Amino acid sequence: MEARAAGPGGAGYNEALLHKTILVGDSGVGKTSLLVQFDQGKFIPGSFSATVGIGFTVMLLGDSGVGKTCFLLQFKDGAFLSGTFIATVGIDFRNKVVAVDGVKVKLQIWDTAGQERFRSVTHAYYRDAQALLLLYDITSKMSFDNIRAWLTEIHEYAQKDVVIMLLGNKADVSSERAVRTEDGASLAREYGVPFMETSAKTGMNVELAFLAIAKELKQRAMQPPDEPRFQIHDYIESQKKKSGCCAFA
Ligand SMILES: Nc1nc2c(ncn2[C@@H]2O[C@H](COP(=O)(O)OP(=O)(O)OP(=O)(O)O)[C@@H](O)[C@H]2O)c(=O)[nH]1
Repeated sequence: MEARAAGPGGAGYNEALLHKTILVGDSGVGKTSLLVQFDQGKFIPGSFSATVGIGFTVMLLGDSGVGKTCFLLQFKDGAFLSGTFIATVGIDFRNKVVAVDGVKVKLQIWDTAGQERFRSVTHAYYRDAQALLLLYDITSKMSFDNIRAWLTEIHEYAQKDVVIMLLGNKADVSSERAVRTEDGASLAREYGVPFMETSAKTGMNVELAFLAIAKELKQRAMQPPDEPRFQIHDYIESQKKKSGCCAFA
């Protein structure tokens, strides 16, 4: 198994010499601080978010091959990684700062391996995540059928109030569609989570997914109690409608 071209910082190394180190341990032991030290060369007391306004950890979950890594790279670099599919090994991470209503929100995004054999590694990270993007591939019925098992796992390992969003990726491949948009929407309704179809290839709804998560997390952290709550479902629906090309159920 080859490791994907990713360490903190991303490209610029010889893939043949790439080694991956996976940090495993209880919540709070310092896994994230260690990575931040490695990535930025400094220790940030309190939390990794101290450098900018606020910061959150978002995790990408879903079967192997649904497009998690491509989804992250599209958001981070605006590029699509086509061609050979190299499965992620263990966990990888990228940071991106987004502006939400004038406040900088740093998202630390964990890209997890979808393959079953890495499952025990990814379990160790669930509790550190404030938000989970759960992806299936609209051309793979199996990846959709497995969403219920993913949600069971999430309920077992993640924080109780974690923000979850269901995403039907590869929406650009309509000729091979195996999961109807209504079925994705109805499963999401059943679990009370927001839903949209996305494409890591064209970038459709990729930024919207992260932005909606950032807005929800920011409002939870900073919103004065007397102000009306941000409604993530309404926000997504209104934004989806705005982009004529990408409106889904
Ligand atoms: N057409 C199309 N292809 C995609 C899209 N997203 C990913 N792919 C392709 O799907 C394959 C798998 O993508 P990855 O991003 O590596 O999948 P993953 O979910 O990270 O897989 P694991 O790392 O094994 O968990 C690659 O060949 C991608 O080029 C998309 O939105 N549209």
